[in-house]
Amino acid sequence: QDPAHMPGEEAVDPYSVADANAGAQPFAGTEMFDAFHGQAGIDRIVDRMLDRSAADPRTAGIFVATDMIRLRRTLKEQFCYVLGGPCAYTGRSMKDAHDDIGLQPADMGALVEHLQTAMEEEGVPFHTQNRFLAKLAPMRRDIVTR
Ligand code: HEM
Repeated sequence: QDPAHMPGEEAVDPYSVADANAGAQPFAGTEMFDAFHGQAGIDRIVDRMLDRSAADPRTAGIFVATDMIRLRRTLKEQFCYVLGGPCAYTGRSMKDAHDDIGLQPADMGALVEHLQTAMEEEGVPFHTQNRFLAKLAPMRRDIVTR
């Protein structure tokens, strides 16, 4: 099932919806979610991270054929869920989402750079940025396949 999709999203192959697909246990409490300025702050961070990644010559080609409407929605859900916000994650697992793309370590480095810039622009404190990056780090083994 593919619930909650937005107008303009392409269909994807069926999969089981579960928060566990987000790939990390959420932070307890709302301290992290609040430090990211709630859903509005997360939305700005995800949009800026993706805009920069799609414009970056190092990674632009990867996003050309991507359904960016779905990617923005599912990333916003994932970040909200992991940061302890009131969200469910309805996207695919990190393995299912990335295993056909053949991502390399440098691709991951470029995306994390843009995430750091976006968090900095949002005014997320440095130690809070790093707590979040540390939470995402173990997903690397399911994302970087080359
Ligand atoms: C910690 C790092 C990352 C996280 C948390 C993450 C998260 C996600 C999420 C939530 C989805 C959507 C799943 C769905 O559609 O159901 C996704 C898909 C995708 N990601 Fe990532 N991602 C990461 C790293 C990367 C990197 C480094 C790249 C490339 C530079 C990338 C490129 C893509 C692409 C192209 C898709 C769409 C795949 C498709 O539609 O078939 N991701 N990612």
